[in-house]
Amino acid sequence: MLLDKVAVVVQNNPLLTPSSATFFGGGWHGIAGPNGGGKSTLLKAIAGLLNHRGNISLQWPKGKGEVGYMPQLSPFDASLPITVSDFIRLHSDKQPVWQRYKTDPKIEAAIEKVSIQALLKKRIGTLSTGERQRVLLACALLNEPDMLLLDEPMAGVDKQGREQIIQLLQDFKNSGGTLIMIEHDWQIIQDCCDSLAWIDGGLKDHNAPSVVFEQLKSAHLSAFPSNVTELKHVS
Ligand SMILES: Nc1ncnc2c1ncn2[C@@H]1O[C@H](COP(=O)(O)OP(=O)(O)OP(=O)(O)O)[C@@H](O)[C@H]1O
Repeated sequence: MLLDKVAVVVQNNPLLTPSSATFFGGGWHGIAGPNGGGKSTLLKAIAGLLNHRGNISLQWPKGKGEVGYMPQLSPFDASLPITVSDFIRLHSDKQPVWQRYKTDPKIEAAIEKVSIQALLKKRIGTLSTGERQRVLLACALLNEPDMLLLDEPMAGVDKQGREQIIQLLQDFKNSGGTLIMIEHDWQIIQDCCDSLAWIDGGLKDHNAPSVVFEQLKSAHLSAFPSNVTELKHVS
């Protein structure tokens, strides 16, 4: 994926200054930066949910060009009369929600991948944070995407849940998928990501995570995590 001077302006407000970068296919790419820096804005622009200036081009040597998007976690109204099963089917453009008596192998596969079989009859608004994250991830996986755009997929998820999601995303990568993931946890970035884009009003750095880390450290940026003293080399 090539970003060529991609910028987002909303009502004359520059949310993202012109940013250019290349994200190679089959890679796991992290996006990090301070709160309000424009990370979600960039991801939404890539997903086609926000108008942008400049060009975003995607090349798909093998796949169908499907993109799955997992938005940032937001609470659902507890009184919403929608079950997890309905919610997932609403996200499938292949099958109308009223056809619930028919099984769709793609929906079944996504549900199984994130292990939410036990949640299907629960109301979406009653789920815990970690459960909601897994449901949103199932929706992103529905159309068997070649690329996943993930806005903090591990936020609010406990250690065991994180390990499950990381394994799932690792499997997605191993099968040839490309990941673009907003993440605040340096340990996860260090362990998982091939590259890291640092967004602070625009793209300020795009490099191996350890290189970005060292540059941030030497620049004494306020967003630098004081509890982290070193990054091991990414294998
Ligand atoms: N539709 C919009 N209209 C106006 N301003 C917006 C809009 N969407 C986002 N913003 C503003 O743009 C800035 C960047 O927001 P964005 O959500 O992209 O940041 P972020 O880096 O993802 O932050 P966080 O880490 O807190 O999630 C923020 O100041 C936000 O208030």
